[in-house]
Amino acid sequence: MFEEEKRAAAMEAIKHVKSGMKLGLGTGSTTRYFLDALGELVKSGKITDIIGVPTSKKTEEIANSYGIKTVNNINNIDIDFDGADEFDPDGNLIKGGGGALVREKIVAYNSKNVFIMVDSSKFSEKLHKFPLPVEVIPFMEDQTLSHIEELGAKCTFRDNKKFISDNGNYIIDCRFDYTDTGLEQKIKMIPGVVEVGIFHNITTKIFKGNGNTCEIIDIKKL
Ligand SMILES: O=C[C@H](O)[C@H](O)[C@H](O)COP(=O)(O)O
Repeated sequence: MFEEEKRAAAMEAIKHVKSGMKLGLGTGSTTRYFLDALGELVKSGKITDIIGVPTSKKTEEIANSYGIKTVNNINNIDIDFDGADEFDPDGNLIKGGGGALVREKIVAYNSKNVFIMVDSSKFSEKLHKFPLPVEVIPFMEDQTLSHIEELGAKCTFRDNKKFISDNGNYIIDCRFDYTDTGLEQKIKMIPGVVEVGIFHNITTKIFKGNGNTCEIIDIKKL
């Protein structure tokens, strides 16, 4: 059922892509539906002159396999298309379940619009269900983890440190029983932390699958 919803969300979101646009290309299984559909549009010549900024090596590979041009340093991205692990009624997100949070956050921050595609299971009144991913430098990493735990979390290295991000770093999954507005800043203040998977106040629209249809939730005025 959730696969159908992911696909429905991606199929609705892709209607906003026009020839000549610069696109942020997210990471994950929902974005995969978007990338496959975009690839078909590009291959058939219905959409031309697209430039994509991929948020992971995996996404770059997929995009390039369809002949979509990708770059990693560009101004004025028109729309960033990405998924999320959890979203709240204000469009705040938890991301990084696939370990791509650093590049995803940079791309979202540098995009005029951020369109988030999700299935209905990702909704939460208050962000707390999905363990918060935090990317840390592989140096004094056990100490970095302890400092995050001092903020009230139970933390584990993803796959016992076997998971290495595209940036060569570890991901720590943090179970907090609270989220407050300052949590992102408090974690980011810890030396060794590269990025936190809380995406606050960055979403333009949410495309939420509902069975085989899609609900569009406007978060910010365009
Ligand atoms: O690091 C990965 C990303 O934040 C994904 O966008 C997120 O994990 C959602 O992925 P999926 O669409 O597979 O649920």
